[in-house]
Amino acid sequence: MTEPLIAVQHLGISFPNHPVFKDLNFDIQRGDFLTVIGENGVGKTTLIRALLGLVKPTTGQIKYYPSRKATKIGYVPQFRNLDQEYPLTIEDFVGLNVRGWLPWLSKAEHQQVNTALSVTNVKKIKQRPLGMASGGEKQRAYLAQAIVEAPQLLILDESTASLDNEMKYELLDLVQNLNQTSGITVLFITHDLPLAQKYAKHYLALRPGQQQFGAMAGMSIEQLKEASDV
Ligand SMILES: Nc1ncnc2c1ncn2[C@@H]1O[C@H](COP(=O)(O)OP(=O)(O)OP(=O)(O)O)[C@@H](O)[C@H]1O
Repeated sequence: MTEPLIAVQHLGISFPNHPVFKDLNFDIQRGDFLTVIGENGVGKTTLIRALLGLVKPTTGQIKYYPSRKATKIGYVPQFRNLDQEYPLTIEDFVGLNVRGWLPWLSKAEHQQVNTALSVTNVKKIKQRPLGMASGGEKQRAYLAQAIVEAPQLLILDESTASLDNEMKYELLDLVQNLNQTSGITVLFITHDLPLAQKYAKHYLALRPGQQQFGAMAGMSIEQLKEASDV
């Protein structure tokens, strides 16, 4: 068995008077496309926050290989419609995530931004103010910002919710392409079972006090529904 990117071992998280997880166990393998499904309030966001180190496990642990520091994580939030007045261009917005120590970007950093703009298909409109872009373009700009530093793990946090069908598939086609060509590991949180079934290699179905983890191949929508209660 090869070493995973992340191993979640006997994870328990409790808020005062509210246990969210008890003994949650799964591995995220390098290059995997894992979907996390489950009803509202079951703990999907809490799990992401724990993976990002923003919530401390009450019990158990999250292990990163080789280390948390070496595991860069990119994050694409749920689609939010920005104000039309939002002034940054798409290129500037993507550049915000490049952590150079100069106040301006070096040539290599510009190249990094250009690559991210290219692979997410927003290079042609990089001078457009982000506030004026369409919903799908905005979400692709968020994706570009999330991958500009070449993370090992890309988290999509209900990023397709409130996009129309065509834009959902367009975004996930891009993510699948990144997963297949650059080997980036994907964690996709969603309520959209057909989308999860089409793109994910593994699934983690969360239900209160229960978990089911497995390969997506051969799973029907009905089986996913049953496992996740969505
Ligand atoms: N900081 C906190 N303090 C107390 N309770 C919290 C806190 N954060 C989350 N919870 C509770 O923990 C449970 C899990 O919340 P979480 O946001 O992780 O669910 P979710 O599966 O992401 O839901 P949704 O699909 O609605 O976004 C909920 O009952 C929520 O109210």
